[in-house]
Amino acid sequence: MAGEGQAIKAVNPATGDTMEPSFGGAVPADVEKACALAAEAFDRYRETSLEQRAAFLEKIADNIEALAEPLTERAHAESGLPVARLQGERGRTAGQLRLFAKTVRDGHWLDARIDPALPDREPLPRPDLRLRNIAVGPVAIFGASNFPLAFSVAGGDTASALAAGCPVVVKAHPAHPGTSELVGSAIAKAVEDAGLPEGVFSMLHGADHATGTALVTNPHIKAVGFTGSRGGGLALMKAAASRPEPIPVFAEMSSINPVLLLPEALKARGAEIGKGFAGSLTMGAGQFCTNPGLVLALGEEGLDAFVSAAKEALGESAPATMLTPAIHTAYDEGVAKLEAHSALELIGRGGESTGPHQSRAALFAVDHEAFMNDDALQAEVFGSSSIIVRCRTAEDAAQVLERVEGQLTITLQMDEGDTETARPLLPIMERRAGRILANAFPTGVEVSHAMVHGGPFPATSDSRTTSVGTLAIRRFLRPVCYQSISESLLPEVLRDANAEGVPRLVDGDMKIN
Ligand SMILES: NC(=O)c1ccc[n+]([C@@H]2O[C@H](COP(=O)([O-])OP(=O)(O)OC[C@H]3O[C@@H](n4cnc5c(N)ncnc54)[C@H](O)[C@@H]3O)[C@@H](O)[C@H]2O)c1
Ligand SMILES: O=CCCC(=O)C(=O)O
Repeated sequence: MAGEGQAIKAVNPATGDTMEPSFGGAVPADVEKACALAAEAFDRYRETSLEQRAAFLEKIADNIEALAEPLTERAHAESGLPVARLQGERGRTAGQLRLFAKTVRDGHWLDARIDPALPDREPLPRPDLRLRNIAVGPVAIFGASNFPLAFSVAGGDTASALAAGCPVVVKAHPAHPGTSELVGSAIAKAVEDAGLPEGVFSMLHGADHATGTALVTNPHIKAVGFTGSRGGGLALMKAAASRPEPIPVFAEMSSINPVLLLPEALKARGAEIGKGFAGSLTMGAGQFCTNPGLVLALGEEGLDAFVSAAKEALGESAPATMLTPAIHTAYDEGVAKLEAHSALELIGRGGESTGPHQSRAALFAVDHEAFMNDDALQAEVFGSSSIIVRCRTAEDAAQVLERVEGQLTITLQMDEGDTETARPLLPIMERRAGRILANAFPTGVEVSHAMVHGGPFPATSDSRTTSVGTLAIRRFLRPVCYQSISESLLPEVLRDANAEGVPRLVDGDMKIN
């Protein structure tokens, strides 16, 4: 249906041109209808068999892949991201849907447990106790601007919520309405083909914040998934907490992803690391939540080689179109503040902009003391901007790690001889980040079982979770205990027969049957 609210048109950031067609924004009645349909669909959808739900997720993946190049071409026009990147992202989006299909079929996520009755136990008999996870209810999801496929309408939040058995109502990102419409139609077709209630999936357009706020505060909504700005995430958290029935907001917001250059690695490989760092910093115009916005250099030997290599690589880097005019403006303003900071030394810039909304990479350096004296220097500048902090000792680096806020990632560039330098830093890194890397760069999140794309606030709103990887399903589940419930009333997965062969913890022993 066409929304009757404020019309939205995409802007091609590479040209500044407004794109056709316009998309009707949602009005409050549309939000209520989508949420009511989701609530109506909930009990039926959450009780789909493991096979039915897995097949549904796979059908979504097939439908998205069938959109082929028209999808990546529209996403390219709306985001300015290269077509090759978007082709890879389309594959990643389909792949994570299929990974969740496998996860659903495996059944481990149900965490099925049985403590058989002990009627003769003294002094008190134990009743029959059984537990399974069930879906929390309809979930509101906010598509992210910087991954118009893998973190948007059919992104990891949608995939994990649908895998958990939750209907979803997606608030499309206003930066890529056409891309959202194409993917939303692919999901809606999969719902129809699977014979599921239409309320399993809805999508709403909304240019302003009213639609998102109405969605989060709708009583049918029981959880929220969000990737975007710290301000946006905090606002939605506040709205969700102020409801008569508060609900969780799983927001991925802000991270500067420190990279530590340990002494032996810096000495042996400074230039090589500097070049690799510059590549990570400028990837996707720096618009990755895992962008390395802070470098902690331990010691001086090899630092000049790192800085020279990074400066040279940045100087050769082409200007890159940013996702939206607002994101580009925020980046330029952030870099201008750093350039004006008296304690910062400008090391190098990327190639000159040649078109609208193009950003130039920027690399700065600062002494440890000056960094410690001004928390403004750890504010995220979303884009290809980073600060090298000169640390004389590992203790200086430890002080910085203790000072920075929660992070998605912290990376060690280290050689064998750096092991004892790294050891005392690990506990701090564990407390500060969701993912710790060695001798790699943080951009390039693997969609897998052992991935954590999360971390302490403000990286995310709940450090116990992840938005990428199969663990993400847990955000949208809650446990229910069945005590002394008769076999015929129990859910299939907890009946003695265990028809779907779900792994179960029986009296403390894992039984795979
Ligand atoms: N952490 C990340 O991965 C990540 C990704 C993209 C953007 N960002 C940050 O966000 C900034 C803006 O980019 P963006 O437009 O993608 O993010 P955004 O937070 O402005 O918007 C994301 C979505 O949330 C909605 N929204 C935002 N604030 C809201 C509010 N107060 N109430 C209701 N709905 C609200 C928007 O309409 C949009 O649909 C970037 O400059 C960057 O700093 C971070
Ligand atoms: O931008 C947020 C996610 C980053 C990511 O998925 C990647 O680095 O691959």
